[in-house]
Amino acid sequence: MSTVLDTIIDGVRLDLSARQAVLTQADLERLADQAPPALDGHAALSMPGLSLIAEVKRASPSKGALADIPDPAALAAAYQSGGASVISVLTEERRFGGSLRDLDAVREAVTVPVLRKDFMVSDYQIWEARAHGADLVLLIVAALTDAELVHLHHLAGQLGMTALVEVHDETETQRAIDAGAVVIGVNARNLKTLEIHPDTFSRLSPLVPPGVLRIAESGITGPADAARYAAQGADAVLVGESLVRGGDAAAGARALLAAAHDTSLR
Ligand SMILES: O=C(O)c1ccccc1NCC(=O)[C@H](O)[C@H](O)COP(=O)(O)O
Repeated sequence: MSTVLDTIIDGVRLDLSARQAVLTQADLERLADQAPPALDGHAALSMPGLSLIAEVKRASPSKGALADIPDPAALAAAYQSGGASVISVLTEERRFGGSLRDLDAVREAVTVPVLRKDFMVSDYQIWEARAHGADLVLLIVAALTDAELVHLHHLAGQLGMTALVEVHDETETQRAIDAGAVVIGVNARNLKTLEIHPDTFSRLSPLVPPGVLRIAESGITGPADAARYAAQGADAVLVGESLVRGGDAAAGARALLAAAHDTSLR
């Protein structure tokens, strides 16, 4: 039986073929060569205390439409002014309503590193991310074979980008480590049921070797969740829905980061 992830990736592959018919990988390689060098995403997430990856997210398979976001650049700038260390931009079109245009707009608007958040299954997408100015890319272990994971991780590194390697369980965590991941995102959203399991981070985090950054992803509804993940040793939290629905994005980002220092919230 096909999973939500399979369905998303089927759509991603169709969209990818359409783009490949317009622009070849050689074209992208030339554009990537002309792009300013990637910013250091790993360093941005290595600062003392909890860091924030704030996401530009219009819609999702689990919740449908979340927010209009007519001006992704303004949203990203607000995130940065609220203290976000990295801006995540969902570029998947069919289920998340994102695009490479959003990535371009955000890249222009902020000085912090930008993560291209998509379902990466090919070299083409990694080159495309760099050509559009991304500094980090997401690699979802569940979507890749071991060989693909190692290869795409290596390619991202060759292009100066940091890979955020996303895991959901113990086996995927070991696969991420074996592939050489230096930034591991523990996603609390079960990709089969789309339910959030907030204990996933505390279960998998001890398996991540010292020196590898640990990011808590998904289902962070507000400051108390950020404080809990900070107490559990997360280096950063990745937050979409609660920020895009919250109204004042800068204040929302600031509140999440302030919570990490407030021990009464844990
Ligand atoms: O968000 C979803 O419903 C989803 C479904 C299937 C695959 C991926 C999905 N989300 C991507 C993400 O990883 C989240 O956008 C990110 O972690 C932020 O999550 P949230 O703060 O819960 O919006």
